[in-house]
Amino acid sequence: MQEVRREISEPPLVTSYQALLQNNDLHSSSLKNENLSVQEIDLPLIDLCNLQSENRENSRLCAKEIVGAASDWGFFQVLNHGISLELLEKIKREQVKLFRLPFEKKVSSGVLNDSYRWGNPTATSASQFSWSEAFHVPLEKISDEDCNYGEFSSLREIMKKLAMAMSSLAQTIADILAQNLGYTCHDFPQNCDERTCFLRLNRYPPCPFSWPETGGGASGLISHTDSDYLTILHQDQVGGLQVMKDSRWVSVRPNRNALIVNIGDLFQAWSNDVYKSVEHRVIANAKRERFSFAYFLCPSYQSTVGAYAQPSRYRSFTFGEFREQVQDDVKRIGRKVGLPRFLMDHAEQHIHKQIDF
Ligand SMILES: O=C(O)CCC(=O)C(=O)O
Ligand SMILES: [Fe+2]
Repeated sequence: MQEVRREISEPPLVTSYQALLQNNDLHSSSLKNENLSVQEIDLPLIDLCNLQSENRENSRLCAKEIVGAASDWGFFQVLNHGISLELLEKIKREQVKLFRLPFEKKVSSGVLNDSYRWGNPTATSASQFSWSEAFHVPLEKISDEDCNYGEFSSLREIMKKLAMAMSSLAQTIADILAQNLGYTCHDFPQNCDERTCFLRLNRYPPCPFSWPETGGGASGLISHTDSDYLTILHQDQVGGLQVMKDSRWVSVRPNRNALIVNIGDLFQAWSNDVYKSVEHRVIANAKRERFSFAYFLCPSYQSTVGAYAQPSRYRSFTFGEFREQVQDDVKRIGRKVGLPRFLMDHAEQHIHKQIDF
């Protein structure tokens, strides 16, 4: 009788996580009880239909809400965002099918431009491990003939539509935030196009190392800020996204009709800290798998991220330099430092230290 070989779609998260647990830190931050008292909240909810309103006052108030939420929270939700519920449901269905592919195929068949990632290859401790898998696709690859969709040809059309709608939404919001700071050109942010922006499809498998009764366990995605201008995110109804607000974690209640917008590091630097790029993370769920997808508004690696006005709090840097510094920090100290590395004061202190020495 022929042997039936069950093809497994799950990445080997269990073995990797167990190996890291043996290494060290049962008491590290991701495993402590800090989730116990996390409150569930609704992010500020902004109805974008007012932007098109013939009443100028309505659209001014809507812009004001966006500016307020980007400054206070760095995170908000938008309604009437221009992406139909039908399209959101379609992408979810395709996403589920895609992640059901055998793991070997996801890793090595070149599917979706070889964009599959899982866990965290550079993690040296359990607290640095993300219990998730993702496809991370630059926009220009979506329609590229060479991008292999395997049996998922319908996904290409859906991703194209999604990318177009997300790009236009991101541009509208970036425009409003830039104009609020007195920036009158419509060329912000510069050097962002389909070669530099990308879509990420995320899946968070159920996690046996999640203990909701004590609040401890693995992270679906470890705490981070986004290294971009801004991100537009869609999460399903499972929940698990947490955001840092006033030095506390709060849990974001899912809203089926809304998309989440968050400010990234580059917008914080450009705005001289007016808009906030805040820490966020995803808590792993013991029983239910979770799906999300996100659009990242990024410039080319060569482009300079200056501030909109002087004096700037940050020294000017290229996006490539920023990325390199992040990767270097993750390798050397196990975590992203991000913007503080580029503070003017930081650079000056560094120079003084060298002179003192
Ligand atoms: O899945 C989520 O809710 C968050 C995803 C996220 O933060 C990211 O991809 O940067
Ligand atoms: Fe993020």
